Amino acid sequence: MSQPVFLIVDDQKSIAQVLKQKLSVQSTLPIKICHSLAETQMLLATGVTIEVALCDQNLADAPHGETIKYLLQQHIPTVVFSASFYDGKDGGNHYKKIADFVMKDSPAALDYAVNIMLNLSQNAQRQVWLLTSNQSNYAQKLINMLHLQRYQVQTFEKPEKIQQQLTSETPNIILIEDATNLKQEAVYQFIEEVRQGYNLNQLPMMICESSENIYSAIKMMKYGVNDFFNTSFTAEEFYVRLKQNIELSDSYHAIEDISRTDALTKIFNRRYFFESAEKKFAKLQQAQKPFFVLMADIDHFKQVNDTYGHQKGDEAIIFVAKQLQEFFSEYLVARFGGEEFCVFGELSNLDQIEQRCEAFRIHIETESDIATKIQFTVSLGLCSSGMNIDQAFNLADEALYRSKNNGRNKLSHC
Ligand SMILES: Nc1nc2c(ncn2[C@@H]2O[C@H](COP(=O)(O)OP(=O)(O)OP(=O)(O)O)[C@@H](O)[C@H]2O)c(=O)[nH]1
Repeated sequence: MSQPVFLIVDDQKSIAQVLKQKLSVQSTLPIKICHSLAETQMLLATGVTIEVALCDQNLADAPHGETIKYLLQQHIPTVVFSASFYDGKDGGNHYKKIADFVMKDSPAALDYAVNIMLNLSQNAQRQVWLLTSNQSNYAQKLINMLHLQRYQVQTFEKPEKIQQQLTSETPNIILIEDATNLKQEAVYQFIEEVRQGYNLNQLPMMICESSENIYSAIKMMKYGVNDFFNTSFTAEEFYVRLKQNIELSDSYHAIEDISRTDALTKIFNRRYFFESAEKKFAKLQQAQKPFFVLMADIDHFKQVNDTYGHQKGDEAIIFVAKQLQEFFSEYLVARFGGEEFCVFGELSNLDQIEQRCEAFRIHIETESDIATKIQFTVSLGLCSSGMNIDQAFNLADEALYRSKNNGRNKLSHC
């Protein structure tokens, strides 16, 4: 299938060009421009898939929003870009199907329009979980509105069902539609339980309350709901709040990713390793399951840097990180800094892990030359005992230094 494209329909050529330029800075998808209804029809006749269209309301050959109507008939997510409020006076109910509306009233509107297009494009990958105990008309209206903005929607009748699904996946936001029809205590308990696993930024929640029940909404917010919306909200008001809550959470996740990732190799860093390994270690101990810690260190790395330069040294580090991730893909792999790495995980079979460590050591010895044009080796230290993660890590480190002292390019056990 060919790549979808963004479509900009505007008879003001300069505006269309500025929009295209701004959009191209932030997206790799192709962008098509049309200046009339006829051009739009010709483009669509080629069979191209439109990701999102931004369409001026009035064009020379379509003075009453006919282009918008045409795009909507083709089921294309369409944002209306107009100097006057789009009221759908051209007859028909199709205006209810527009994904969003942007007022063409200032230079800032161009940035906002681009932001809306990108957001609609991303929404196709965003999950909204809706807790609704009855299939009310409002719940259905909400689902339709979410679909118009391309969100993936899953509905749940009971809080327990959401809890259950949270063990395997996390949505971008949870909407609680009719708390009044659910037992209040159950809703409070649900919010509290969600907040034990996720903070306000990690998983936002919004609650729907009628204007008369505003105090209930505020109480829910005290319990850990981020925001509320009510049945009297316009679609635009609801979309803006939803978008802001999701974007805030996205930014938080992006910062969280940066803070746990090693900049050179893009694998986890030391800080995240200990944070995560401690939790995993506690779970394994509780279940009385064995574990292992593997330390890996490139041999004579100073010499590698001195002989081939720092950049080649970096390539060697990246190569080892990638290979470790491949050989130990089901475990926690991190760079500790410099040329030192660590792996942690559940030990299902000691022989198998030893064999894998050996295979990894031999792979670096034989493949490093081919991949990086310099030949180097690694020393390894393996440990499967210790009262806590720090002790296990120290024991693995001691084993690693035995490998170093015994001639390097070896695996030692604690
Ligand atoms: N290229 C590169 N070098 C780094 C980086 N971080 C640390 N180093 C270098 O890694 C080298 C580590 O050297 P040493 O700790 O003496 O160890 P070694 O030369 O590998 O010797 P053994 O571990 O005993 O085999 C130092 O020269 C550091 O400057 C990095 O991110 N990139």
